[in-house]
Amino acid sequence: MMRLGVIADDFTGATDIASFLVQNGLPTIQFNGVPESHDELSAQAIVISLKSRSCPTHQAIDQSLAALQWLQQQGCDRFYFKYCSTFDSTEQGNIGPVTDALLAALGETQTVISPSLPVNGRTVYQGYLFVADQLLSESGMRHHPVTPMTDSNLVRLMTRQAKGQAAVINAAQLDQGADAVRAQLDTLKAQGINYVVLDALHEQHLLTQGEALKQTRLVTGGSGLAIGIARAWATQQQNSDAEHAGRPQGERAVVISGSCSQMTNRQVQAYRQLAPSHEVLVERCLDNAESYAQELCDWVEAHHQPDLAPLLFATADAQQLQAIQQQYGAARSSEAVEQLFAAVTRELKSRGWQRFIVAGGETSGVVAQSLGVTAFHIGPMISPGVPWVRDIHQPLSLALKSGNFGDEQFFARAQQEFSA
Ligand SMILES: Nc1ncnc2c1ncn2[C@@H]1O[C@H](COP(=O)(O)OP(=O)(O)OP(=O)(O)O)[C@@H](O)[C@H]1O
Ligand SMILES: O=C(O)[C@@H](O)C(=O)CO
Repeated sequence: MMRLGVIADDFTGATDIASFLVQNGLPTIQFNGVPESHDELSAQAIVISLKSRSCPTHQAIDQSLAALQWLQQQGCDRFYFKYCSTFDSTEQGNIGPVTDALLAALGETQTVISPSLPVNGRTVYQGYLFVADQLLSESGMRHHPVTPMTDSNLVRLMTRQAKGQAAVINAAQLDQGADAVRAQLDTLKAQGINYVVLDALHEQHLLTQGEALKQTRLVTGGSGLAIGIARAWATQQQNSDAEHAGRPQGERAVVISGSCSQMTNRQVQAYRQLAPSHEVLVERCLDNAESYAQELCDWVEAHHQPDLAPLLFATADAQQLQAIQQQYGAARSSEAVEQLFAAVTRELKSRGWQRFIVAGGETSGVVAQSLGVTAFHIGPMISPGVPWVRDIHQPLSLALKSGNFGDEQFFARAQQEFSA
């Protein structure tokens, strides 16, 4: 049996790809960081989440190579480097240098670059990356505080960051099917092309990619290519209930929102119409986080209900956030909110809470850490890229949502459509 090892450069990005793998037939386990032990694992795909998207490049390379080595020790023989569907990186990397290091470690010279995720509006055409109807470089990503994306051309981006040569297999070539794509990959390899940017405008293109790359040692991309890879593998392996091990369990649920994205603001607003909610105040977090956390846990306990769990939210709109940041400082206020949520979730766990629905990538990372969640089974998908996950060692279930993911009714649907 082939086993896929995925190296993801951030936490919710890892859950995103794991979810697509499961939904398309591959039982999957996810680890936070490179585990220290070697467990006997039955999953067909193993995902490791790193924090290597914007750290210094040499650290990203070291972490990725350590993950590769561990995955090889678990019997993985095919590998997937997962980065953001908006190719979040700087002129220096880290996508290019990590790709080069993984290729070298595997003794390979060629891989593909496939960030497309059409279901979430990311497509690639003639090697240019689009976010909905805008070029990447004209989308909000051009203002990203850490990895501003001011070029949309993936050939140029890769050529600047990595050592080798890049070329495109375009949509028209993908329309010709998997055999044609494989032949084109071989031709480009003979010409010394190391990174082949793959167009994808819709899911059929991703299925064609997956079929063409079934035997490729290393692929790289967003989570969309995982749909193709999993389908190509799952038809061979006949995995019919891959998400079973990750189905949510546990009696008491709470919703924690630490994201200030536009989508999370809408989700919080919608959910507040339905369920008890309590705003988290930054000045109280800064004042005495521990006693404030106890107070908030008491409130959650008093508002426990089985169908629509109480919501704690620090979510603020852009104007409110700006005012808070001016008053207390951006780093200080966000750190205070994160520490508060860490204390709240730790305490709720000790009081018997077992289901946590969390909004925000950083917030999710902090909550997973405070709950001591290091490895989980991936369960059913709530929205594209957001699954329920279940801790391997403790009776805890989590839904961890990237800021911009999910629809307006996400919080309610996470509970009502997936009762424990
Ligand atoms: N009211 C607030 N005032 C100041 N900082 C806040 C407030 N609410 C949340 N934060 C901080 O904002 C940050 C939000 O980051 P997080 O990654 O959780 O969400 P996101 O950026 O929307 O998600 P993603 O990374 O998945 O796109 C966290 O550090 C959080 O603590
Ligand atoms: O690929 C994506 O868009 C997400 O999984 C992600 O990485 C967001 O940070």
